[in-house]
Amino acid sequence: MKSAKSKQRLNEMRTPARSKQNLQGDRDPVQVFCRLRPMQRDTDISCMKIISPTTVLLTPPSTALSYRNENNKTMKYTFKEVFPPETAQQEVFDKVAYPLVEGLIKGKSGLLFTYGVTGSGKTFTMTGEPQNCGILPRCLNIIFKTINDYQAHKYVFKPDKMNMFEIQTEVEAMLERQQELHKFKMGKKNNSNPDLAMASMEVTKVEGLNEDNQYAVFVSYVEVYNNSVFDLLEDGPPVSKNLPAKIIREDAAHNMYVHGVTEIEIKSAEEAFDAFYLGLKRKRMAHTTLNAESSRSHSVFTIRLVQAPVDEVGEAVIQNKKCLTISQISLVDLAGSERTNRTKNTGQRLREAGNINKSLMTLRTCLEVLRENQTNNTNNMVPYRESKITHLFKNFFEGEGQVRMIVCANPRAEDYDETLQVMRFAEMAAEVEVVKAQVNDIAASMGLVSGRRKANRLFAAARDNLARPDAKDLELDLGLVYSLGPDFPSLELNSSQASHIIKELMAHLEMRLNRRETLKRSKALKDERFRAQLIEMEKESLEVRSENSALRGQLAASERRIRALEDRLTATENESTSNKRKLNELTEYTTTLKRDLQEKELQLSQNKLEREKMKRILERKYNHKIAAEHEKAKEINSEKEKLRNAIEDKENRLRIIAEALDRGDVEPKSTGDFAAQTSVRDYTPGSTPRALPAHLLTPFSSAPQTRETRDTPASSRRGVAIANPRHRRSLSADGKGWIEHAPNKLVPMGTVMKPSITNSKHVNKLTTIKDIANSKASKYCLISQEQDTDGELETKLYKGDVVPTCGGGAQVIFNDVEMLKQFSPNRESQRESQRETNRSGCARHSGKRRETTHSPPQTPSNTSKKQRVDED
Ligand SMILES: Nc1ncnc2c1ncn2[C@@H]1O[C@H](COP(=O)(O)OP(=O)(O)OP(=O)(O)O)[C@@H](O)[C@H]1O
Repeated sequence: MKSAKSKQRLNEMRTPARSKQNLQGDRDPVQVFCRLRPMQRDTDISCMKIISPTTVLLTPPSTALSYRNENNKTMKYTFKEVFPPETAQQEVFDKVAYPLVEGLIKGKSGLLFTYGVTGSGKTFTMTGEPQNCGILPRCLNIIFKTINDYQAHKYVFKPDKMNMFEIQTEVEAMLERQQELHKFKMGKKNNSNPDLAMASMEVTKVEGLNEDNQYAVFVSYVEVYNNSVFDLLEDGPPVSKNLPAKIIREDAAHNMYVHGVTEIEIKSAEEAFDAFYLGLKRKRMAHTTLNAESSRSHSVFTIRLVQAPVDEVGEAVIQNKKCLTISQISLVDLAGSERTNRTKNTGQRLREAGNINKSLMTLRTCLEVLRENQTNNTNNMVPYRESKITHLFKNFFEGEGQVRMIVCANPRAEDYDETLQVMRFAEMAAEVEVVKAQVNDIAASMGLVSGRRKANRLFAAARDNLARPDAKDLELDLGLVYSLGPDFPSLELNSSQASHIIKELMAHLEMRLNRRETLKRSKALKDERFRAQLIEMEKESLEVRSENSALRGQLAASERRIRALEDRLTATENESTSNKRKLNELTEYTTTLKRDLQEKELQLSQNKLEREKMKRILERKYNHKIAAEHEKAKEINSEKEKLRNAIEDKENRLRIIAEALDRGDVEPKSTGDFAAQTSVRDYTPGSTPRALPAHLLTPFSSAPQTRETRDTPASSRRGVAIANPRHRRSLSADGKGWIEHAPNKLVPMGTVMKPSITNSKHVNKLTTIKDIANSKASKYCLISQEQDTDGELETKLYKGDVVPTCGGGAQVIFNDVEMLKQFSPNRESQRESQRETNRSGCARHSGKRRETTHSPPQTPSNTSKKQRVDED
């Protein structure tokens, strides 16, 4: 258990051996950086871990081929710096490429290449993407930003096709420019990618530019595909397939170069991008399983900076080839190493992969041999020539320059086996050393002082200023020329008679001494004047300073005021905005209310219209009803009239009968006859009249009746049954429904005169109008019982018709009153005497009552408002 753990820890801590050799001061190791790309999927498992800014751990996953062979070792790899996946392009540029650009400006060459498994981010690091550009565009941008004001005119420096440059005169250069302008007019292709905004990037200048030099930038772009070199900027067909292969040669300075490669002189970053994108279009890319846009070749973009010092007056470039300084940066995007069984490539892709792997292998072998030679001080042949790419790099490793490498890695576990190889290569490359570049200051060796160019510019500016009209009044010192005179005469003493030479020399020296004295005096005078001017200026300066500080105070106060005003303005604006918002809300609210109001008004007017319509309908309806009521009332009145006539007729008849009876013409035959008579007398408007005996219907004689004759029949009717149910009259004989409104405890009358109200609805109290209006009854009878002044029971029946009203209610039109009285037998005698007294006035009424033992029912009949009292 213990051994397994300690073994694991040991493996983790095991770092590949580094060269123990002390680096000499004139050599630099190849600087190797590592950049991890972000994982594509969340499900990917990482096999790499950054444990410090310079170290990563590589742990083999169980799926790796080398899992068993390597004994499950976790390896630690150290780099100059490790960039985690989230590192920005700018940071990578600043740390890796910026020092190379600095070197380039100072005349030192550099090589930067990206190395890694396919799809690990080499092209992303070197070229980048639109809006997120990589090292190459950033290099171009910063170079042009730095040298912009110090560029030589185009074609002053001209490639000589042998990797060197010629210097042309201004006239020659101008002629070539004119020719180019002519060509340009004939048609120039624009290759730049409009999506890219690299030129607009914010960049800072590189420090250390020699301002006394003139500069020119040349770019070339080649690709090494299937171990052949192709010029990507060559004029010709746009597809690189048809381009002729180039050969690699060694120039006079033992530098390797692509013979006949197109070198374009570039004057701005935009032009450089143009050239770059022309080449990029031709570069061989293909879709593979592991990368949608996989580079199938190694590409080398070279930026050469040519610089030459300006002459002593700081105007033109010194026309001497030896004065040229040529430095270059080669940016190499290597094709990705790939395991063919993983990529599943076939045919052309497989051949490409084979060549890519072979050239990378050669690179690796070269570096290994180089390292061995450096470490062991041996001189084994480095097989540069085995591959074009190593052949081209030869001068970087054997000559002078900085070499930097970015190892790109995809940390996912699937790439482990290839990543392991890449890490081993990186580890080995970091042990190779390159000789430091030395820079000679050519101008200094020629005795040229620095600042010439600046002085020349200032002089030109001053000369221009003198031509300005406002410079007329300037006081110019055009006096003494501060020189001690002409050069010394020849001092060579070549004969013994050369005393004149000594004399000449003495005279020259005296003249110089005199001149020196004059100059001294002039200088002292000028010094004095200058001092006075200085004092004056100092005074002025003091005044200006105090004025300035006062103005500053004022300015500060004004600024404070402005700030306060701005604050107020902001607050007011805010308030105004909020008020506007409120106003808008209120306006909206008002609009809503107005709309509601309009709707309501519309609704109201509609309702009003409907009501008026309804009113008109109801008016029409009620007018009809009223007319009908009038008709009905008329009918009723005529009916009443008829009835009254009939009653009067009957009364007349009855009177005739009574008179006849009094006279003794008619003898009552039985109680039944009497009942028939009674029945006739009992006729009420609501009941059906019963037939009278035929002899009673004969016209009565018109003989006058006496009181005696009228009294006689009364005595003869004594003993007639008063409570025979057969003779009970009915108020509902007309078949209409009645509302019988009577108290609950009516005193039973038990006489034939008591009305029998069938088909009736009994109510003892009228609580609502519905009791009358909603019932089907068309007749109404109100029954009341009370004692009269004699203490007799008096029953009154008020009868009427129920008539519906237009408002939905009902009204009762009373048209009859019946009054029934019952007399107590023991009070008969008192009444008898009273009747006796009244007999003279009303014999017909009292006669019957005296003879009745039971109080006979009164059957008063009243039509409408007239009360009809029974003659009894
Ligand atoms: N650091 C990174 N950040 C974001 N995306 C990245 C990064 N590195 C790589 N990529 C993305 O991964 C993909 C593959 O990258 P790239 O083409 O640069 O790989 P490569 O190493 O050049 O592959 P090949 O060798 O096949 O040409 C690209 O879509 C790229 O945008």
